[in-house]
Amino acid sequence: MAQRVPAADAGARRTSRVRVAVRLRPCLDREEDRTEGPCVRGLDSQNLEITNWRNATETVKYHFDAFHDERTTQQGVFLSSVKPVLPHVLGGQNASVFAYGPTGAGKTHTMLGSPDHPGVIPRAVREVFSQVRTRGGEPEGWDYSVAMSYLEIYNEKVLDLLSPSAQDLPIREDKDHNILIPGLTQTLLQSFSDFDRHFIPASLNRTTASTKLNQRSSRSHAVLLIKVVRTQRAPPHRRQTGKLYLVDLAGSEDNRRTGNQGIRLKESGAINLSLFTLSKVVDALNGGAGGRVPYRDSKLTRLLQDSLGGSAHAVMITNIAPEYSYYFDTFSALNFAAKSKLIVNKPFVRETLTVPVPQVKRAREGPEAERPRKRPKDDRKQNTASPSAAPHSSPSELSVLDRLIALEKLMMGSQEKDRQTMQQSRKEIQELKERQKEYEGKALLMNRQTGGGAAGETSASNQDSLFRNALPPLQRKPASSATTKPRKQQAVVLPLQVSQLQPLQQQVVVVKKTSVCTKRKKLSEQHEEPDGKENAGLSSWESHLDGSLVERSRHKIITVLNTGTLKDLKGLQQIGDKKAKLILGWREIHGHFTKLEDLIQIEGITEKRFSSFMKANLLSSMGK
Ligand SMILES: Nc1ncnc2c1ncn2[C@@H]1O[C@H](COP(=O)(O)OP(=O)(O)OP(=O)(O)O)[C@@H](O)[C@H]1O
Repeated sequence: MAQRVPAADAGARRTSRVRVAVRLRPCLDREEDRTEGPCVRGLDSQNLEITNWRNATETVKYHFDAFHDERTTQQGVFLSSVKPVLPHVLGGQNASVFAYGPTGAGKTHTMLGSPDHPGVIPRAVREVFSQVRTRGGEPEGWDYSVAMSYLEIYNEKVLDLLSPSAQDLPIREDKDHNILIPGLTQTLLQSFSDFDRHFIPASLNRTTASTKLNQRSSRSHAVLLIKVVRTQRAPPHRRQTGKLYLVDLAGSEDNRRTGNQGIRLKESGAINLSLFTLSKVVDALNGGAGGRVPYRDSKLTRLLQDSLGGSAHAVMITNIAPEYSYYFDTFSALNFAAKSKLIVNKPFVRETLTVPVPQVKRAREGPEAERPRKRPKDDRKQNTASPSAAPHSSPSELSVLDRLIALEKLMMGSQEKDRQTMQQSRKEIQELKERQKEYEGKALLMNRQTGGGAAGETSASNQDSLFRNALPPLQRKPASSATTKPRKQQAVVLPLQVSQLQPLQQQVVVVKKTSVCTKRKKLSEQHEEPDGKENAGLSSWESHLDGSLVERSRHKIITVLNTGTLKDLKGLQQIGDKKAKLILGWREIHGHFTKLEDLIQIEGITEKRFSSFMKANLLSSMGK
């Protein structure tokens, strides 16, 4: 019977942290990207910094297991981040390497590469064969066999890339918590050239398409599974199975930028949803034991269950791009990578004894386990076993996807609706202006009565000297023509607050006045309070109001934003039907608004509009 044996190479340490590497790709050949300079840069082989959009005078520093700058070769990435995990696979443990990051940031380049610059996948497989040859030659050793499977997760369907068909394969878990895909083709390999022969045509089966951001954008998550089974030549003929997952994730997408519509938009909804679930899984794992980890909420996380907080040695290569147009995606990807670093896996060896071989139902190990249409009993049981384990394609999951897609469509097609409601809106705006004047008058009166003073000056950070580095400040140069604005964030990971980042060894670095994100800079300079608390949207008029009243009103507004229904949201000043829906959509993707200023991340809410929104709503809620 299959059993778990503590990993011999783990020693006293039975856990393995997810190793996180970040790879920065070179600037692509667009004129304005080149002239603007990068928004992120490496400091050394483990540290990097990115300009902070919340305060343009600062940069945020990150520390990872490895940082590969734009000059790092494919060989360099492989040797430092991937090769070290391969011996575990030959020793019967699971390992996974996955490339994460926004669309166009270089995931496929890293994993697959090109004939001239082969990536992690061909290099890893070649290395597996090389190690098998070396170890297989040892006289008292083991016999090895290597097999491959290759699949993609496209629109939440698991599709076999070695035997393409439209059949959505099920994902199962056996009683030893091995993740299995019954029906998935498994091809035995004798050599690397054997692998090449099967892999190259299968890669062409992967779903790709041209988007505005990437001519050959991966529309699916591709998972290559290399299974190494080794059997001891001498008694007791132990047999161990190690699996290596090599995963090229589809990129998180902002559809206002990709220009996706129709089928591309639907694909994008599925991609973003699965990456959002990945983010939730990471959050749940970081939250400690006890809480439910939502592995089953997407096929991707179900498949990676072994690799995240499970039994594998995992390496995540986060790909990022240097251009300002990628700024928010880069920031999100770095924050996601930083929290993934905290996950601890528990590797073990999967071992069976091959002698004696009883004629009983064998554990679902080895090639037999994944034969087509043999549905293991445990799997059937598993679907009903735990009440907390939701069936995979639950209606709620589908409705979330539908809602996401509908919201994205709404964003794309909102212009028509706008035209229809324009007259109505004009009338409302007029009424609002009058009401606002009235409230401003009230506020001035209150100010005279309370004798309120002016807002304090911006405080200087005492961290300046602590984190100053020798490099010149990260500076955005003016772009030659149409400057690329950092996109508003729509990626799946909510940026952490700077204060949250610090325990992760990330520090805010104050650099000398930079000209990056000029719009943001104006905002932060204008609104930063003496205690350093961000307070975008506050104007001098607000500082004249009673502080506790303001605080209470802000609390009321954020409560409506976080818990309000569509109707409640529309009850806020300056929030119409479209914005209310966008707010609901944002909540769906990102969770709660941690502060009112997060509203700037909503489509169409500029800093100016936010400021006017705050004015109208603060005064309105005080007037009630
Ligand atoms: N390190 C690098 N050196 C040179 N070119 C690179 C590098 N990384 C990426 N590129 C180029 O950038 C472009 C986009 O890269 P790639 O297709 O790998 O992105 P991706 O993250 O896989 O995108 P998607 O999620 O849309 O599939 C490609 O033309 C690729 O060749």
